[in-house]
Amino acid sequence: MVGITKTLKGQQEPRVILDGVDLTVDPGESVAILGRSGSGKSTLLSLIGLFDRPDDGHYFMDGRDLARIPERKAAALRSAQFGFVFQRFFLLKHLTAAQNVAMALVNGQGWLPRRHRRARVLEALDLVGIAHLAKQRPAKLSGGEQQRVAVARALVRQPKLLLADEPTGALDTETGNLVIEVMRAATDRGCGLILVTHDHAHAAKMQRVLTLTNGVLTAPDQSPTEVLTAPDQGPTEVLTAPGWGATEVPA
Ligand SMILES: Nc1ncnc2c1ncn2[C@@H]1O[C@H](COP(=O)(O)OP(=O)(O)OP(=O)(O)O)[C@@H](O)[C@H]1O
Repeated sequence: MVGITKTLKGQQEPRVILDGVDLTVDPGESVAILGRSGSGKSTLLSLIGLFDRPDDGHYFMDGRDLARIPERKAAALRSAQFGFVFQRFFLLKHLTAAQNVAMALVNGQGWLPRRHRRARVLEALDLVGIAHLAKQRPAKLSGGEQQRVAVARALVRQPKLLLADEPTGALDTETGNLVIEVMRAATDRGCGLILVTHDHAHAAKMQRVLTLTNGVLTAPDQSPTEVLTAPDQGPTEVLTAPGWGATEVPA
């Protein structure tokens, strides 16, 4: 995405939250986003996950600019291309771990065939190391295990990009480390990862660490004005999004 801006209009004066964000995430790349509380990290993640649209700028994926797509198309892309993990686990308490993960496999046409569904669910649970807990309900699971179910649910559709907003906020350090590790491991299979966190140790486990300050993303050794030319990249190369090559971006 390039030149993304967003002004939030609440009850008070409109506030510019994002003021020209440029971000590229390659397939399999992990990126941490740090920033003080209220700096706009969740707002940015909601734009990346197509929960909201920017006021200005471009957001390219698979040859399309998604910056202004209508909600119907956004909803379809959201479930097909993105996996979401939040601070709260949002598990359905009357369903088992496997059933919670399977919920993500409901699509516009209904359920996947049962055989395929089972295989995909078990694979996702196995990926996060809790296949043996498939039949447990959330009340029987620890916080870390519940969050791993949530990560499995996010991964089961094999998303292009995993978006995690403070996924360890409700966990102790050791459990949080485990959750970060299972998400990072997912990038080995080509899934991009954007981790919003306040935890610098978790951020350091990502390939790239960026900070959202005054509405723009900067790398640690960059001043905000330098962000258009990220290290090793020419200005045009920051126009890519997951699955994109810079050459695919319209001039
Ligand atoms: N719907 C909204 N309407 C108006 N203002 C909003 C809205 N959503 C968020 N804000 C404000 O926008 C700013 C950015 O919020 P955001 O949640 O993106 O920050 P954040 O960096 O994720 O914060 P935190 O680290 O505390 O989660 C905050 O000042 C917040 O109060």
